[in-house]
Amino acid sequence: MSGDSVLQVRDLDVHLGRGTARQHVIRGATFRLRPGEAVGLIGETGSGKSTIARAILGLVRPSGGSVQVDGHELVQRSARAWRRLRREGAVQYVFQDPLRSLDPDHRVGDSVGEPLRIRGVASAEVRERVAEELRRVNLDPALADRFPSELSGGQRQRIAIARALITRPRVLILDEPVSALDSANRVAVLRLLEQLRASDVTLLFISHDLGSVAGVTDRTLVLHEGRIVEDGPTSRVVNAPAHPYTRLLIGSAPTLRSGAIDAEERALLRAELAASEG
Ligand SMILES: Nc1ncnc2c1ncn2[C@@H]1O[C@H](COP(=O)(O)OP(=O)(O)OP(=O)(O)O)[C@@H](O)[C@H]1O
Repeated sequence: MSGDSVLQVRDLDVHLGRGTARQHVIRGATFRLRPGEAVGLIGETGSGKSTIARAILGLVRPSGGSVQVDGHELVQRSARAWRRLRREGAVQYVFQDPLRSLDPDHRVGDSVGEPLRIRGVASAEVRERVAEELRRVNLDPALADRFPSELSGGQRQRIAIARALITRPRVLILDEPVSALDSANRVAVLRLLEQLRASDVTLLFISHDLGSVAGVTDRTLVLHEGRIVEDGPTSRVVNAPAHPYTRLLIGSAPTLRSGAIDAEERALLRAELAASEG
């Protein structure tokens, strides 16, 4: 059934920790990303968003289920096969803090071009592709000569995205890409994500904030205590949420004013949520 899916996650289970600290963190998560789709994955702190991303990248070993990229099963692979896959860059990951992707001692152009140089691409072509990617993320190619410390947080995040895009990944995962930014920089990065949504890039935008995700995604998944409780077109999830937990999230998102709820309604939703969990 992976048919037209770039990424297919099915019945994914992840346990973390050892002994009495062992936790069932992801519980039967199932979802897929179709080519060119921009999908949001939202949930509060500790719901398991980053663990799902880490499982897709082979950084944690699932205890059950399946992860397929372009129909190729990844869960059974060896650690070495995962490393090769990450080097090939089929799935790329952008951190909340762009400084984790960028070496402070390297010029921007060197950091963005590094994945191509590792693959043996000639220097002239690397320079050309770096300029192309910087333009694609709405930055002046002249920034290639600067160091990360000379740039704003939003510029750095767009550079981390350029570095991730340069390998032409099948899936781009962005983990809280705007959470550490001030509002002007956040707007610049969200504008870029809107552009990527309109392009053929397939992306998974992870956030605790439905307000950030709403404007730049086609579909939204809601994660609650390791379970996907909602999966639908973003406009439907925002305007007619089916699950009480989603209604609570929308009520707490200041940017989604039409959905704002008062304390009494919040208490009712919490009771409904507790009842739904039996
Ligand atoms: N190494 C570990 N051992 C045991 N439990 C862990 C480990 N890493 C994470 N967890 C637990 O797994 C759960 C999910 O964590 P995860 O980081 O995936 O959540 P998240 O939704 O991404 O949260 P945040 O938004 O804070 O990053 C949390 O309850 C966390 O305490």
